[in-house]
Amino acid sequence: MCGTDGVNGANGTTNGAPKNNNGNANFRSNPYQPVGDFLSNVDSFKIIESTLREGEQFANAYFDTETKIKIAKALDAFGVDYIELTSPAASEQSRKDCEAICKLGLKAKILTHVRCDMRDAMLAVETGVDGLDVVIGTSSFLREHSHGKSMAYIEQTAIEVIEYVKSKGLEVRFSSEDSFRSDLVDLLSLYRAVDKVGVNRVGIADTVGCASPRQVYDLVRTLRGVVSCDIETHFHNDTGCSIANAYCALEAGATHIDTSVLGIGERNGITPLGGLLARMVVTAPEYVKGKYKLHMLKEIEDMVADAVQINTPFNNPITGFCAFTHKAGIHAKAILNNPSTYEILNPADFGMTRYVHFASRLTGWNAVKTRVGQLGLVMTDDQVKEVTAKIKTLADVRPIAIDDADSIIRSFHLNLHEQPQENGEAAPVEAQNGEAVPVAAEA
Ligand SMILES: CC(=O)SCCNC(=O)CCNC(=O)[C@H](O)C(C)(C)COP(=O)(O)OP(=O)(O)OC[C@H]1O[C@@H](n2cnc3c(N)ncnc32)[C@H](O)[C@@H]1OP(=O)(O)O
Ligand SMILES: O=C(O)CCC(=O)C(=O)O
Ligand SMILES: [Zn+2]
Repeated sequence: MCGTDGVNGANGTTNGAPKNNNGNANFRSNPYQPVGDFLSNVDSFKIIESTLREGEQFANAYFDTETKIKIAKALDAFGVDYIELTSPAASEQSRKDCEAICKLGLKAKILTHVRCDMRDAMLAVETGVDGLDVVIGTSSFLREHSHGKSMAYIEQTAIEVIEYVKSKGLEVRFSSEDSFRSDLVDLLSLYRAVDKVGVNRVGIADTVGCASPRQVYDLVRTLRGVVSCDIETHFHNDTGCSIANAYCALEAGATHIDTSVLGIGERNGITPLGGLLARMVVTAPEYVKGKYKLHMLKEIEDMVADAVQINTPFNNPITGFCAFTHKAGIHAKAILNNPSTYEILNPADFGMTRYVHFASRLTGWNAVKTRVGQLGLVMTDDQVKEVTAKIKTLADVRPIAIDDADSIIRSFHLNLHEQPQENGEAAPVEAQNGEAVPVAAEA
């Protein structure tokens, strides 16, 4: 499969490059390497999974304690590095849930997301979390219409909060909300100040989903030259760029990406966990497959979809119902010969199944031949072509189901004046490369 041949896998970030204080290799080991490569963290990124914070801001979300615990355990087993929780300042139950999740003893570090405010920080450090994600809006929109604070006030409070959290031995990240509509000079001088006092990460947030991949690349790359700490990024999906933006951020030197399961969050949400990993497994297959239990993705998405009462979208990467279904005859033939012809992801990597559709007027005799074989019938190629024409004739009149196409095949076979060789059971057949190719389930 193509997915096993990384395109950008060999960048300069993992080959013994010098590391910063958080252990990330962001510094150039070979001065003659191309610039893009030495900055890139596409094969060494960390995920800050925010279903239990940003995801709780999704319009439909209500997570009771039991559900939060179930989701946290599943994400931990999946292999995410961090789980971000709603602020304990939000409500008494939010505070208790934070404490409960901290007591689970998960491998993932537990963070809570708080305003850049000493009272919120004090409440948060008492919950038992491993770290705080501190945030404050820096765009003029938010400074004017949300909290009303000046840049000078923000910097001073940020430093106080960071120093306080560090004095408690916890990890701390400082992030500017609405980074892409903030003044660049203001932003960089703020980040430089918090880097100086030892913040573990700075965060860039595309809070309104306005940024394009190129803008993301430029800002992260500029920031990479200003701070030595890790860089976290957070992308809303209002204009459909959340995965592309996350990818560009990693190429430009970001170290951490915020995700949520199915992308749930404020409005239409943020970078989805599954979608990001679909992108990254193509780029860095060894890293992604070695680190994450990709087979758990569907189970986790189903769990969250159920909790917030939505369906997984049909076009969801990896787990959408037709993500590995091939319909048109030209595609089907090539897929049967070699799945890499029309697949960049291998469904088997995610415990998913590939389907080849044959019950439509777009089918071709190669797909029908496969089905004939699955039904345990024997026909010559000319006979298969004949029965394919019959399937197309009916499919020109109305949508047909698998049963319709099967009936046409079976009755055609019976009429061949040959001894029927049906064995009754439909079974996957082998594509030329040895992979099983079941037929399509109905939509
Ligand atoms: C982009 C994001 O997603 S950021 C994360 C968003 N998360 C949340 O909002 C968590 C859930 N929120 C809540 O439960 C509540 O909004 C609370 C508890 C945080 C605050 O509730 P309230 O005190 O009733 O204020 P309200 O929600 O009406 O307004 C927000 C307040 O936070 C202040 N504020 C907003 N952002 C920040 C910030 N980053 N740092 C400090 N203060 C801030 C505002 O000035 C306002 O306070 P004010 O009314 O005293 O001026
Ligand atoms: O804390 C952050 O970096 C992001 C906060 C957030 O959810 C946003 O700005 O959209
Ligand atoms: Zn957000």
